[in-house]
Amino acid sequence: MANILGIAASSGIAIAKAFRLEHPEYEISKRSVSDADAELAKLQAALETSKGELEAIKERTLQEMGEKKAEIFQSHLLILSDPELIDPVKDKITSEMINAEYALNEIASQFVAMFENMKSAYLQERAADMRDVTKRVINHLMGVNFQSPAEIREEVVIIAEDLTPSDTAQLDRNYVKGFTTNIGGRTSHSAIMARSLEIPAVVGTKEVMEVVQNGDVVIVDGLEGNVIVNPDDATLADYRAKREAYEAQVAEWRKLRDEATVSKDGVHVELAANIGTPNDVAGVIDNGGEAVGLYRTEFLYMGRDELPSEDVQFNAYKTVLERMEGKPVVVRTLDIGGDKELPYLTLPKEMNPFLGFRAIRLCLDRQDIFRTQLRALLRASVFGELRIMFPMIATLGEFRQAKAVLLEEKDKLVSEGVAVSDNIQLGIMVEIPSTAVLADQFAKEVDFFSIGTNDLIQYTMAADRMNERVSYLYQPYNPSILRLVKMVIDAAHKEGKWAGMCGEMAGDATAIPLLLGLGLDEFSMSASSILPARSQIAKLSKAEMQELATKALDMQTAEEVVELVNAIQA
Ligand SMILES: C=C(OP(=O)(O)O)C(=O)O
Ligand SMILES: [Mg+2]
Repeated sequence: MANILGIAASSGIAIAKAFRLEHPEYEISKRSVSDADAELAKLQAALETSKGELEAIKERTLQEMGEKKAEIFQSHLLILSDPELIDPVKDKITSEMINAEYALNEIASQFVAMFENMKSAYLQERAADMRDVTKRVINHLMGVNFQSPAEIREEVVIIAEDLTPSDTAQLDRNYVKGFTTNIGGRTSHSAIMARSLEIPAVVGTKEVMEVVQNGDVVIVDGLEGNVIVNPDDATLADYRAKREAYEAQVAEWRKLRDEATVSKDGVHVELAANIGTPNDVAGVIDNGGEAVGLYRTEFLYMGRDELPSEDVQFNAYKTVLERMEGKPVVVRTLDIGGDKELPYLTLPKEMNPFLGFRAIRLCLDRQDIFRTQLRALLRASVFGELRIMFPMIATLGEFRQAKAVLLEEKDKLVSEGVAVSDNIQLGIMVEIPSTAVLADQFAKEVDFFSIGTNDLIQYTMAADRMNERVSYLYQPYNPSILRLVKMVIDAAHKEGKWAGMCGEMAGDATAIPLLLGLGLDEFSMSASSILPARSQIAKLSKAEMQELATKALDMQTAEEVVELVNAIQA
């Protein structure tokens, strides 16, 4: 039995067999063969097996994720049947009397290089498809076992170095009971996705990939941040009991589903949810969310091989607004960059991607992309209570420019006779310190603020939110952060505007008493955190929390603040 410590990233307890998700690296060497026909037969068999697998993945993707995502696998199937690829491979095997995997790799590499040198992003993306699909065939030729997360068909806990947001998007919670990774932090996007899928997760363990083998029994304790490998019977029994107790607690919270969120002294605050796709709305309603406080639209741009069209976007936004039945929906415009890359948007590599060309900076430069999104949003606005929010605003100039583009698109639509709502609130994320500091000036021009603490903390403390080696500096309770939060809330209230928070801090049980005391109006969090937060707030008096917050602002360290909060919650 081994016990590995990590960062608790998504609540709950999972117990299942380990499944190592790895992308095998190997050398493909050239070998002479004496029987070319046998080599051709091997190639044919590997092609057929790969096609069978891709057909199955395509079918399942179609059922569960829709036509657009399934098209990716259709294009993979076309590559495998393309004589322009397969015929030269066969020729090479017979004319040079060499092994199939080497021949395939050589020819495919030529295509990859050719596609990569093309100007069009679409053709460059074909290079990635070609690489993916030939890797599958080569794996079969070399007898290497490899599965993509979408193919898992038994109950497992995934063990990985890291999971990209698109890996996470393929996880099926019927089979994937939990996951644990070597790297990442609580606010890395794989952790955020795990919470929206309600899959227990422990990240940043530094060593699960070194310790855990396929088939080991693994407990992922997403409550405490522990991973236990091959537990003895007593530990297994303990954790089964702990899982049951947690499930009973969840059942207790569920009774608050249709209640309003009111503090002990009668003050109402709004508990909203963060979502990544229209499918997440079911979880918001199921967990009694009063609004969507952050719709991260970048997931709409991922997992496909070109930009989503205006109509694809319109349908997604309309679906979310309709499913929320008139409750507010804050949609954030594209926040790509940092750890969220789009393979078809080929941008130069940067030394410091979190400080680079991303989010609103990219949108103001690539206005074609931005305007398409804004038009889709404006068209959808009549189907519910839409609020639009710009990410990563650093200056008033950026906000004004983005707002002007929005108003231009609105005017165009209106003159085309398209119905657009007249009361769309327009707000910004406050996630860059310069904006928090000038919040009094922004408050005169925006309708609302939503504080993005995931980034605000990393930029204030200069500590990368993805890097577990500096995670000790990632301090939501540091008085410096609390003071910035206070500045933003006070500035909003002075102008009669509302202030929310959509960073992970909003759903954190230690932060909630402080945020209530600081006067936060809206708390937006993973749907699974809403009911525990509602239960907690019902036990707190806002007046008392104001006193607590005032004391916390004068503390010197994050540890002192935590002690202060723990004392009242004990
Ligand atoms: C909510 C935020 O945005 P994201 O996590 O998507 O960067 C944030 O920065 O707090
Ligand atoms: Mg952010």
